[in-house]
Amino acid sequence: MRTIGIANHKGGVGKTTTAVNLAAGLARAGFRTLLVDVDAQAHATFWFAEDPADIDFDLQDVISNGVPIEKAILNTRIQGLDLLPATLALAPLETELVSMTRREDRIARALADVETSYDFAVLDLPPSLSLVTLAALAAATDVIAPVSATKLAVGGLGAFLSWTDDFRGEGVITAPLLGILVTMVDSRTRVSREVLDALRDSDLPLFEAAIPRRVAAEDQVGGRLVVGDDEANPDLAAAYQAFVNEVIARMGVTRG
Ligand SMILES: Nc1ncnc2c1ncn2[C@@H]1O[C@H](COP(=O)(O)OP(=O)(O)OP(=O)(O)O)[C@@H](O)[C@H]1O
Repeated sequence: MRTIGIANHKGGVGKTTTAVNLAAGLARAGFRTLLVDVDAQAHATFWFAEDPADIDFDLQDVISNGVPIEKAILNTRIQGLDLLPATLALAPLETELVSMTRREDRIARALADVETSYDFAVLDLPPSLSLVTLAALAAATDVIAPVSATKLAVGGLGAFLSWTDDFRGEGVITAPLLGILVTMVDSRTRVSREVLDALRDSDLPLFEAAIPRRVAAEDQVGGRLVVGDDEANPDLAAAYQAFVNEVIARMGVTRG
């Protein structure tokens, strides 16, 4: 199983939208995929759960309460895509991790129990440089950082990359940065064009695909998926599909 962490400590840059679309795109390409909601805001979970109040177990139950991971995993409406959900009760996980031994390994150890059941796990991370984020990145084999096409978001990207590099130096994170995905690009605005040009001129491993800003995507939590089933937003769907194809190519995996 390859485990992709979708991470950036900046909030609202499109982590969840990217995680959900990547996971759905990988499943639609024939890969058995597990979407893991590591964010206590539970937005990725809301995308799929009919009624999140009905969720019995979440990631915290698996890590802190000894619930077997298989009991917490839910099927989704997309064939080949399962979900390890978050609920709002996930929030205390951060403080619980503090007192746990081998805390950085906790998410990796939980996922190890299902590593033969899936080709990919896609982890939607919280917008923080926290122990939960670190444990999720320690579980990852690859990291993708979405960044929205704004000067503030790009300015914060360096801090996130150097934070992960520090933990790579200590051997806690082993996953390389697979790529950076620029999201919410509005090519009519100068700032979007300048940000995109500057990133493309840099040494950063940018994905060629860039995700356009679309009003229809602005309230997608719990809404329709973009990859494969959003006829109202064909360019958004095409951009996410191009991104999924690039991820598959960069990882050198064959379609399931
Ligand atoms: N391409 C897009 N165009 C316009 N709005 C978008 C686009 N992608 C995501 N959004 C919206 O922007 C908001 C933030 O997106 P998302 O939740 O994916 O970001 P996030 O980085 O996961 O946020 P958080 O840091 O809160 O976890 C959401 O309301 C989402 O619907």
